[in-house]
Amino acid sequence: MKVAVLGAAGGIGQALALLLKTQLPAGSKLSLYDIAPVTPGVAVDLSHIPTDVEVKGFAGEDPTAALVDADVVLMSAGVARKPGMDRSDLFNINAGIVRNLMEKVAVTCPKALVGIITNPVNTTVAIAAEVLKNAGVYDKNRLFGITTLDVIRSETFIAELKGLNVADVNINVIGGHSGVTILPLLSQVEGASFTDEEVAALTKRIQNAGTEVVEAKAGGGSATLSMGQAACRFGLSLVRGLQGEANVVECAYVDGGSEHAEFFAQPVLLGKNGVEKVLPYGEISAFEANARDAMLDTLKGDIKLGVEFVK
Ligand SMILES: NC(=O)c1ccc[n+]([C@@H]2O[C@H](COP(=O)([O-])OP(=O)(O)OC[C@H]3O[C@@H](n4cnc5c(N)ncnc54)[C@H](O)[C@@H]3O)[C@@H](O)[C@H]2O)c1
Ligand SMILES: O=C(O)C[C@H](O)C(=O)O
Repeated sequence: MKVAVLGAAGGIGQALALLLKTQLPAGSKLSLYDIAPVTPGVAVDLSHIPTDVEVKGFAGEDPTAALVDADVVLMSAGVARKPGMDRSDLFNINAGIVRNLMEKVAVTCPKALVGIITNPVNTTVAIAAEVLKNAGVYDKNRLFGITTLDVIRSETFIAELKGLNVADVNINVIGGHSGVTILPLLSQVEGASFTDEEVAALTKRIQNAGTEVVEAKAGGGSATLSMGQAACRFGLSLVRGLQGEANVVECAYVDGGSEHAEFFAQPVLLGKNGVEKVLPYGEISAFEANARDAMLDTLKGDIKLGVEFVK
């Protein structure tokens, strides 16, 4: 199993690479790429950790060498927010980065499962899909926007609020990955009940959690360590699915035939070909149905921006 991380010298990339080096199955290969010249050094550093995962690092303008034979590609290349910015403010720089990297993916490892971390995810995933379509290699089951950070934040905040063991908390987060498009389905959480006030406040906190980190870092970037953990969880789930493990389910932003939008985050069953099955997100409350319907114009606008960028 070979996993490539694009943007591997960055805040997320280095945390993710460390977690993958220590958690990928024995015999895996980890391939690190970034335009930053330090990247081969990051790989040498990681290679001293005694696990049976081979690490190689590549720097420069061309990611091809890192992508050869990749089964999974996790992309965090691009710029991050500073206080006062919205994720959509990253579009001008990150759209081109994602397009250029996806062009290389399309040629070098078109069968790889690709997880996009680079913001604005609602739009960059649509860009990635268009690039793959133009190259004639698009398979909607192999492309994912990684929204796992919204899931792990929800798990953490719910456990804190309700005094639960966080390991017992499970939740679906649907929609997309910015502001009102992030919708945690609190009504479905087993073992916890919430007042209307708690639902409103917790939903808002989860939607604004990225900004909470951006402001706390005061100009030093956005979430990197929690995102490294989230991307590792998702990347390992992709690997477990590829290896034939049963019942591997994660929420992700996919082209899954949703009635709501061309791309929509919801639970998916992962398998040897990526998305094995898009799962229904189940019954939701009136509050959640309103929030879902209210997000759709924003979400569809974000997707359109990505499609038009490539066309
Ligand atoms: N999906 C999510 O939930 C989520 C969470 C946190 C951050 N993000 C996003 O992830 C991205 C990365 O965040 P970060 O904190 O790691 O930023 P960072 O600045 O620390 O790292 C980004 C890395 O990308 C590299 N890079 C830039 N252009 C590149 C290119 N063309 N090819 C290869 N590498 C390139 C940079 O050299 C840098 O090392 C941002 O867009 C951020 O908004 C997404
Ligand atoms: O908020 C950001 O800009 C980064 C990321 O999308 C997050 O949710 O933390």
